[in-house]
Amino acid sequence: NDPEPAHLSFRSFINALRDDGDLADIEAPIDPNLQAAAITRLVCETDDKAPFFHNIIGAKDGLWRILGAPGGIRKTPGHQYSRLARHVALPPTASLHEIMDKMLSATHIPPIEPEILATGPCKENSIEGDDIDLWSLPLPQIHQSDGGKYVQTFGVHILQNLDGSWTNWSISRAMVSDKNKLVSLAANPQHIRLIHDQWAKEGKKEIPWALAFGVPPTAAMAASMPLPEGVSDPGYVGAMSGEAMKMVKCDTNDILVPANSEIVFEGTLSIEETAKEGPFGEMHGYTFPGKSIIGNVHKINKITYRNNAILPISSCGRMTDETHTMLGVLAAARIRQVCQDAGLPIIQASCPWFAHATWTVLKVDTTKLRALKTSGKEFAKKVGDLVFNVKPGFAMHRLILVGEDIDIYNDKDVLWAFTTRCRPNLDEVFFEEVLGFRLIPFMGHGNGDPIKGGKVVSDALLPVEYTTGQNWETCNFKNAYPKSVQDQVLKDWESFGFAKLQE
Ligand SMILES: CC1=C(C(=O)O)[C@@H]2CC(C)(C)c3c(C)c(C)cc4c3N2[C@@]12C(=O)NC(=O)N=C2N4C[C@H](O)[C@H](O)[C@H](O)COP(=O)(O)O
Ligand SMILES: [K+]
Repeated sequence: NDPEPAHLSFRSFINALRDDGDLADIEAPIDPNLQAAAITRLVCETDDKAPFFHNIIGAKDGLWRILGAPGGIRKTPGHQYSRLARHVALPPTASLHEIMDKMLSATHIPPIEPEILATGPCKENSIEGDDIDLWSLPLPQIHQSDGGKYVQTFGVHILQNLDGSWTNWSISRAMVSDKNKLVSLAANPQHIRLIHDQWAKEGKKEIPWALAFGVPPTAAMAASMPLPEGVSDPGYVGAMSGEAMKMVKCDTNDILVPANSEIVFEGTLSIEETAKEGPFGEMHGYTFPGKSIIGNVHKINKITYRNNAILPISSCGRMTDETHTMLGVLAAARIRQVCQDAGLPIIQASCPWFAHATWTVLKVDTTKLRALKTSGKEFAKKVGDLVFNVKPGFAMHRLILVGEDIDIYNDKDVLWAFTTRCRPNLDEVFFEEVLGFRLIPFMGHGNGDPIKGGKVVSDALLPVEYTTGQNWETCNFKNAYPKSVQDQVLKDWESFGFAKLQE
């Protein structure tokens, strides 16, 4: 057991899940080839407990046990987001808005730089140089049609810009391409791509790199969030959690990794060496078998790891997994921040699971909106021009604007507003000149340019919300009857034979 709390230690996090009744300890022997990921996939599709595989077939010398669905959601009412809440030291009853607020909380405060320790648990064991043979490890096969063994679906890539003034953490998939090599996907505008190109421009051949698995959960959340360029994740997380991240230096380069990481791959990201990457079962729920692209090669010079190390995996695909609950939610959080920093009257943002992180719903403060004396067309264009031209917006292809009466974390509310208040075309502003996200099938496998356009701001605010405010009465139980009638109905409800109402 680690001394650190759950948000600062992966092992404490797992113990916290067990205490929450949100962990399935599986002692039966489980095959890393498909079986572990298939169990994890069904967990994601049924919102069940995080699976912790203690007995992975082929594991040896402490490599490895596997934890699935680290960022999944639960069906337990009032605790749906407790696994995410545990990542950021919030109570298990925290709402998505509170979790997003916490992740944004260090936006305008100074970083707390990491503390560098001489050693740490991640240094308990090591494999070096020619002894590294990834093929001998119990590599997970996440989906049957993946182009390779995606050992990397929840580790954190760590890279620095040229002068070391910026340390970037990010999650990007990577599959094994050789006994000591991985190949990853990180396309424009991701920071791995940006840093790679910076070093390439200076004529460098390789970039010091580390990939840390089983890092402090708050670090995994920051790695999944599009922080502004130049904002170092370690310092941001330090400011967020109010204390310096405990780091250790890699043995074979100067990259710092969290001291209690479960497993660390130390090495270099090649500037020139590329390899076939993919296909992979991706965040939108599709695999296109046989369709690989070109990825960057990472060479591993040393592996260090804890006793009885644990490999986290994300078995991503159709809702709901970490590519929706973290990638989507945290991009939406940053979109809200960007809008607020630009002075737009946006008070909340959400990323509904059914939209597979391609939609962001923005709740507007319509009192402030009316003070702008603007029109829907003009406001929608303003929001789109901002969001679709900043990095947090790159994966989103529809923004929906709604008023205060909509609970944007409730799918029925979102769809009711969208289907009844947004007139197709007239109330929508389309963007065909902005960066598009190739991974969405209607882009990469669609009719138009795979990386340009295809975006829209759908204004689901009625014109009256821009001028004098809501002029309708919502026709539902809570709004179409006097309080006295509602109270009488609720008082009699179960005695009339109806089922107990959920709160
Ligand atoms: C799009 C991605 C994936 C996919 O769909 O296959 C793949 C799946 C996995 C590994 C499960 C996955 C998980 C579990 C999480 C939580 C996030 C991602 C991914 N993978 C991808 C990837 O392979 N390539 C990519 O460019 N971005 C990915 N992100 C999103 C990034 O982490 C996010 O955009 C960060 O903001 C990036 O950091 P900065 O550059 O902003 O500093
Ligand atoms: K990041």
